[in-house]
Amino acid sequence: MSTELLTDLSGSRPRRLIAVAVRESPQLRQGLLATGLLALLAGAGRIIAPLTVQHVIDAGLAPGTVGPAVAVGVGAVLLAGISSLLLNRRLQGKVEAALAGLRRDGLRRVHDMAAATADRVPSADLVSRLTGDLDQVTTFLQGGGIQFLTNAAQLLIATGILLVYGWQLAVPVLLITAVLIAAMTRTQRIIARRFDRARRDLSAMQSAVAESVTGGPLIRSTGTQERTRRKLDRAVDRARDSLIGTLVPLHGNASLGELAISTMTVTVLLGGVWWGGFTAGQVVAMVFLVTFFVRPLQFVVQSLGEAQNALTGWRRALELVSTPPERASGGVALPPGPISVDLADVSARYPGGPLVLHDVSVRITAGEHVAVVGRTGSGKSTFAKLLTRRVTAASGTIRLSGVLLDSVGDLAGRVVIVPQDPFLFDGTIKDNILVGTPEASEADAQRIVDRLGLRDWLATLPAGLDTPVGVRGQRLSIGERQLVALARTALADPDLVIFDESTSGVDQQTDAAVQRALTELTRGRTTISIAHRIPTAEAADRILVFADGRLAQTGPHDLLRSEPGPYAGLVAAWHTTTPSTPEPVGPRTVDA
Ligand SMILES: Nc1ncnc2c1ncn2[C@@H]1O[C@H](COP(=O)(O)OP(=O)(O)OP(=O)(O)O)[C@@H](O)[C@H]1O
Repeated sequence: MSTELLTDLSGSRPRRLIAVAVRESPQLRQGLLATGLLALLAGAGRIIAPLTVQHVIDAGLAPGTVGPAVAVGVGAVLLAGISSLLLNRRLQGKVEAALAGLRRDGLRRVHDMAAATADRVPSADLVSRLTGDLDQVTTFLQGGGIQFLTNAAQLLIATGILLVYGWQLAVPVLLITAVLIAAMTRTQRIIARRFDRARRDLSAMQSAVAESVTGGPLIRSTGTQERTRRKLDRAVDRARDSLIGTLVPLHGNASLGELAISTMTVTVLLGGVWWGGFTAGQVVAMVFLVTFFVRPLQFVVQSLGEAQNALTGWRRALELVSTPPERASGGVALPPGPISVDLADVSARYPGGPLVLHDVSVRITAGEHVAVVGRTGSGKSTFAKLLTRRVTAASGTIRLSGVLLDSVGDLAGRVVIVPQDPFLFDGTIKDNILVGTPEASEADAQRIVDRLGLRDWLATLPAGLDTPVGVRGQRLSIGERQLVALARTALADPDLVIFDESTSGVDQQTDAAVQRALTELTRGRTTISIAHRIPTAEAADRILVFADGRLAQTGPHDLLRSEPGPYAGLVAAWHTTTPSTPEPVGPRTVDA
């Protein structure tokens, strides 16, 4: 699925992951020395206490030793507390800053993503990489994970002191630790794989939920609630099973840890007595030290699950952020003015599928208005997607204004597609017209509306340009959303417009407004209309007729309608389905 399209770090060694994390979030590297020092102080401060206890016991609790020992102990505990506080604040700040940076960069990467990739990665997967997955890191940190470093430092210091104090007791403790770490590393790999699958299944479940919520009206109208529910149930069950699947190795690891820790404590106690040569103070100090050694180990064991979950979340965000952008910055700039389009023997396919376009050769001159027609599935949209790089040619060459499409830099602002059902942001009509041209003013929006002949349509709305469009433009009809998109496009003033005519029912008045606006929009720029109605095709300078993925005919309407070929058939079908009105009505389309 998406992992083939985004950078895949799932099998990476921790060192590579750390390198990628530090590269994408350079703030993690800043002040490492100070962080390490604070961690050592926090770890050392706690360990001084048992040494003072040993000193006092071995001095026979002499009055002169208790006071200073207590003072040293209290000072050490205070030092540990303050260092730990500073360290936690520092780490939390840095990690949260890194996460915020990842969210920002990730969103930018989504916007820069190759159009073909963006079409294939489920949007819910991208959303979860930037929200839920990264939230796992915060949840882990807030749940105590931030103390990981303090614990690691404490483990290190405790090991050193144990060795100096009594190597005879330290050696079995370290041996048990080595066995524990070896066993844990093995189960850890299993845990990592299972968490990875769990997060993927969770993201697939989110996609399924999002699809059934947005497709709610269709599901209700077709009465397919039961089937949709079954599909959703399967996604929910899979996510649940994956999550449960992580619990078995996690519990196994936790039990292993507990067993090892108890064995260590008993070994030190019995070993201290059996070995001899240790003072009472030393045995007490050793038991304390083992506790200080064991506690961080316990912490690591207990937080392994959350740590792995957080790491997987972090890794998934890093995969998105480290996916290379569409093309290296730069690239050839298209010459100014209307764009000519040249296709020479172009064939195309979707990933893993058969060829859907075969040897298409056509030249569209700068400023020409061309309509693309054909039955459903004949390849019209694929032809348009080739020009916007949402599909790459399997063979042949495509040139825009003489420049190979592959070497053209940014197409933004020069090549614009007006889709069948344009996306509108939740705001007013004016906001949506201005969205692609931040420097434009309300007067500019008004001027464009007038130029496209939309004044009468705006007058029918409650607040004209200030009419709210609702979430995704739901308060407007599809035809009206296309009118807003046409105005937005006209204001952005691109040099090649690809207009995908709506196949949905558009009332006569709105349809007439769309046709008028389109005619205005074509002036001075190259336009390619994917036409689903004969009158739209008729209005173009030239028509490209696609049949079974091949360019079957080209020419103006009057010529094509009278020559044998698929176009005459499309015209006849159109007149049969629209007997009384020359203007299109309802949902009938030439390719339906
Ligand atoms: N994303 C995709 N993945 C795989 N195959 C696809 C994809 N999109 C389209 N196709 C296939 O490519 C062929 C051409 O489809 P295309 O969408 O270009 O036709 P069209 O003429 O635009 O049809 P319509 O008028 O219904 O939109 C069809 O066989 C279609 O099934």
